[in-house]
Amino acid sequence: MFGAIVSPIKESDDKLADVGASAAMAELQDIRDSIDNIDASIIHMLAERFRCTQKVGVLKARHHLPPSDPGREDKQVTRLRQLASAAKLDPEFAEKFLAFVIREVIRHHEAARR
Ligand SMILES: C=C(O[C@@H]1C=C(C(=O)O)C=C[C@H]1O)C(=O)O
Repeated sequence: MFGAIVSPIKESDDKLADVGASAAMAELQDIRDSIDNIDASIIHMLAERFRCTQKVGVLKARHHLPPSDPGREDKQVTRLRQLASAAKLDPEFAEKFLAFVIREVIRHHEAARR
């Protein structure tokens, strides 16, 4: 008895939900496209950074300089923590990320020395 009354309303509700869901999927795809672009930039920036640190490694090996420079690292940590805070990025995360990258650089420098 009520079916004829209820069902058209439910049908239009379902259509609205479909439109909402497909708009959400389009927005999700759009955001993911940006994430993919940002990830590609990070990879290119890191590759460029490692190209620079490789040159530093060669210079250090040639001139018998130590692979790591804690004084320089302290300055980088201070600077990156400030930049992170200003950019509303967790400074702890920024410091951990820098430490992770530098650890790999020092490993390369040690290998270049041998
Ligand atoms: C690249 C250098 O060597 C090491 C690696 C660093 C880095 O990846 O930024 C910083 C200091 C050093 O411990 C350097 O001395 O500049």
